Amino acid sequence: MSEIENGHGLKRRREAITGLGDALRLLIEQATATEAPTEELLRAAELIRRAAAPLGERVRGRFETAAADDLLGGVRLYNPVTGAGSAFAPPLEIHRDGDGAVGTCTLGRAFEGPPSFAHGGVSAMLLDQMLGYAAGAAGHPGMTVRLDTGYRRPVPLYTPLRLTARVAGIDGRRVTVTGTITTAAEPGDVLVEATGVFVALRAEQARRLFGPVLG
Ligand SMILES: CCCCCCCCCCCCCCCC(=O)SCCNC(=O)CCNC(=O)[C@H](O)C(C)(C)COP(=O)(O)OP(=O)(O)OC[C@H]1O[C@@H](n2cnc3c(N)ncnc32)[C@H](O)[C@@H]1OP(=O)(O)O
Repeated sequence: MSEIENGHGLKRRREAITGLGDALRLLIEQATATEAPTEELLRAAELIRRAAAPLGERVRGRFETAAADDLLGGVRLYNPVTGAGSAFAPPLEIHRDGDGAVGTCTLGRAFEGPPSFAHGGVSAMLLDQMLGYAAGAAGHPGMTVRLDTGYRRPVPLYTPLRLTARVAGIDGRRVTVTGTITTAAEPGDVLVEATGVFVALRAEQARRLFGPVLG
């Protein structure tokens, strides 16, 4: 019996994945912001390589989902935007809010584009996830076929952010969703706005794209 085939084992593994994700996010923040002496950088690289080695002894292939994930239940621990286990994710926390969705996160140094502000591609990534979530929460999950972003003001690093999304229209298999990024302190002052189009897959498309994953 695998170590997570009971509820307790699964809970413990998810907590461990979150703990590892927290440690990796700290590492990325420190490694991006550091001005430590060069000798320290060389020593840290060696330590990190040594820490990574045992993790690489058992890995999953491209079409295998993580044992602690629940794909159909929406648990994706390594999602690069929301995943608690992803070193790369801020992570963005998203909740339903009325007929839309609200998200919160704070971006560190690793997400920097213009000095002291977020990279524009990072804002687009956050909004893609927000809009996709809102489409799914409204009962119309789909894949992004179009994402238009308008950058009105730069998004500050190290500042709590608030993101919103709501479905603006449904046309057959196409769902249009709009969203914004503001700071949490000034929710009326839009920094970035986005409109996305999400398309529900036909059964044949879903089989073609995800057959190897779903089995
Ligand atoms: C309790 C809460 C629960 C919450 C629960 C949810 C939680 C969970 C959250 C997950 C949130 C993930 C958010 C990230 C989502 C990605 O990041 S998805 C990854 C990025 N997107 C992609 O890789 C998609 C790539 N595109 C494709 O593979 C193909 O375009 C698709 C999607 C299979 C569609 O195939 P297609 O042959 O292009 O389109 P087709 O089926 O012929 O036509 C579909 C319709 O879309 C239209 N369309 C196609 N492209 C476009 C376009 N660019 N612009 C406008 N219309 C278009 C077509 O005109 C057509 O319209 P109609 O003629 O039917 O009116």
